[in-house]
Amino acid sequence: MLIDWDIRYQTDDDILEKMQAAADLCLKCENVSAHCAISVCMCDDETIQEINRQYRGIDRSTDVLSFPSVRYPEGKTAGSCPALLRQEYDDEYGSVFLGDLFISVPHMAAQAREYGHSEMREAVYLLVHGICHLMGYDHIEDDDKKRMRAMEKKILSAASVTRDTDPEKDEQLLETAREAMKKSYSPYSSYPVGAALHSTDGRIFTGCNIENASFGLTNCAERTALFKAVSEGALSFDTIAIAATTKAWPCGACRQVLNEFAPDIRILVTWPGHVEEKKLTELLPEGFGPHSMDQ
Ligand SMILES: O=c1ccn([C@H]2C[C@H](O)[C@@H](CO)O2)c(=O)[nH]1
Ligand SMILES: [Zn+2]
Repeated sequence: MLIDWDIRYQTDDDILEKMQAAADLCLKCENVSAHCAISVCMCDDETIQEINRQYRGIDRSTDVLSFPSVRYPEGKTAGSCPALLRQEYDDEYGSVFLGDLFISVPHMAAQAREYGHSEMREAVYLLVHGICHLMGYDHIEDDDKKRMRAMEKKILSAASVTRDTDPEKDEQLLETAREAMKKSYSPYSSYPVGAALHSTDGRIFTGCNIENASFGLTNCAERTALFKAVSEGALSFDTIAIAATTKAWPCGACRQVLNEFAPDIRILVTWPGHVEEKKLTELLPEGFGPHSMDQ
């Protein structure tokens, strides 16, 4: 997504960077392949109030205002209108202009404080909300609202801003994985691995690699943890920590099995003196999953 920024109020570069990434994910999640552009004005409360008054007749400040420039047919959104988007393609711009957004930075910061989360998370949420409007979503009728919320959630989780990560909790999970590594049954490889899987209901499931004299029957630490979890009724996960003696990102089989239940999962790996983090979406791009056979 091409963003034409108008920064009228000082905004951190890392916030803007994360917003750009979230904007790209909006198109991806909506399945829009056309090159699209929007303009985003980061402004103060007075400016957004003036725009709200001028264009909507509402004389008060707000967090985000969206002005779509594409007219979608009733009940349709950008992803289901590829032909319409092609018609809207602007040769000069080299993209389809979806519309304008205004975000009040002080309003965003105040809301972040009120909700007790980061400005980054609030800024990304407001942008995603605004872009959803520019893609044809609305929240007036209950059904529309449900669809809009579901799309927002999908985008926010792809951008991994569903929750702020907590370094202390991560360290606890890593330590649990290191402990689990001690249970490893690996007489053939002598390569112990431990895993600790955090489910969204707050439970932690551990696993280790379990080898066999018939080598091919080995089960990795990650799948041990995951199968234990699923068999205990946990079906949704946000983080897995993996401990080994060298850097060990999950093998291909484990990536695929994790993708079934937690395509957005964060993966932390640790080996003596080190910790690294990646998303499963980085390790298994374009993965085949439970929804791949829809349509
Ligand atoms: O991510 C990995 C990579 C390997 N192993 C195990 C399988 C086998 O027991 C040993 C050597 O491959 O390590 C895991 O548990 N997880
Ligand atoms: Zn594996």
